[in-house]
Amino acid sequence: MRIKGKNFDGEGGEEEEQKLVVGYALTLKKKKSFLQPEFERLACKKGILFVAIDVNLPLSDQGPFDIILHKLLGKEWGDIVEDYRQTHPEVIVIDPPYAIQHLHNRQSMLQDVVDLNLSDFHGRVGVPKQMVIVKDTLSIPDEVAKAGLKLPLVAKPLVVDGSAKSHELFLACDWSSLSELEPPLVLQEFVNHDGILFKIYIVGDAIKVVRRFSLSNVNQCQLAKVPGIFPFPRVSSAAASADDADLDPRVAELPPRPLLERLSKELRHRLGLRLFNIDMIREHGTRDIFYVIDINYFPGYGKMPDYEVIFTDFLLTFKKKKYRAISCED
Ligand SMILES: Nc1ncnc2c1ncn2[C@@H]1O[C@H](COP(=O)(O)OP(=O)(O)OP(=O)(O)O)[C@@H](O)[C@H]1O
Ligand SMILES: O=P(O)(O)O[C@H]1[C@H](OP(=O)(O)O)[C@@H](OP(=O)(O)O)[C@@H](O)[C@@H](O)[C@@H]1OP(=O)(O)O
Ligand SMILES: [Mg+2]
Ligand SMILES: [Mg+2]
Repeated sequence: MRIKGKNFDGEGGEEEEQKLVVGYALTLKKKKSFLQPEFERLACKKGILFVAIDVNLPLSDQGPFDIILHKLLGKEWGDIVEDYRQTHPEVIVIDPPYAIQHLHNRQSMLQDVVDLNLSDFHGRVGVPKQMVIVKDTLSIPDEVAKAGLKLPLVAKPLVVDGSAKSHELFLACDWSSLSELEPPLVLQEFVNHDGILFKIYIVGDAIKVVRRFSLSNVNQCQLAKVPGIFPFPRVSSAAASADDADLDPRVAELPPRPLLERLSKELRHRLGLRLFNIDMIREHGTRDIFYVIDINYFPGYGKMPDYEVIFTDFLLTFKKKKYRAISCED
């Protein structure tokens, strides 16, 4: 690449220290949590240079880049990246906007898990029963009863657009309160999971799992006593780490590694994405029945243990591929 260390004159002179130039388009919040100084230092030592993309300037006038990382909102940005992908096939754009878009809807984000039908491979992975409500709040209780969903239900905004509102969730404990909810939304059966959630981070081929505290089990008796809908703030955020907690080993036990490898490999291919995480829970009273409840694009990797090394290695795989391609052409 072009932003250099030393030059190679092609005639036995000094070998150029090729830099891998990674352009990034991230919100300020994301930049701060992702591009931490230690990560940037390690990456730099390994020949990776991060360059901020100016979204107010044409993308083609910037760079040149070897890789582009991006997570910004809006169709306009998606179109710019898609257009760039078409016109700059030599640049590795991580990831395609249309594939990211698939995760912006809480119904489509789980469809590949359903299609995968992972039912007998070191355990079973499904998604909770759910339905989409687009409009007409008064008929929600009837529609939900007709669909055969059981209380309690988790109500989630249908669209995940990065706004705080798209993370405002409610636990609905009786039928009549359902009409107070604001569509479009997804109603998902609440699955008792002993208050522990597994966050499975994917970075290309690498997988890292952490435990987070989550909502406690709800029994029928509690349900009868507390009708209504209850907002719950971001229960399984990084502050809710349960990795060092003293847990019942049956609850703490991570999902089997072969199952996670199969699931993440399949999802990487089906979703066409390399950077995402999966929220998974184990059904109370079982050892190997799991549910995927959420998938997030380019999550908060800064909170993933060893993310600096994992991400650096991930980016370097593209450097190797690039050189392989060049030497094949020769
Ligand atoms: N079906 C469910 N059964 C049990 N608990 C659930 C269910 N759905 C969500 N939860 C709980 O609510 C939390 C938030 O739900 P979810 O992950 O779908 O929301 P989100 O706003 O997309 O979260 P994130 O911050 O990970 O993007 C989960 O981490 C889990 O603790
Ligand atoms: O804010 P954090 O660093 O925690 O990252 C969160 C990220 O917000 P950001 O993209 O603004 O960083 C969220 O993205 P949006 O849905 O809001 O787009 C979503 O991916 C969460 O799941 C991430 O939390 P995690 O799952 O990793 O705990
Ligand atoms: Mg989640
Ligand atoms: Mg989410």
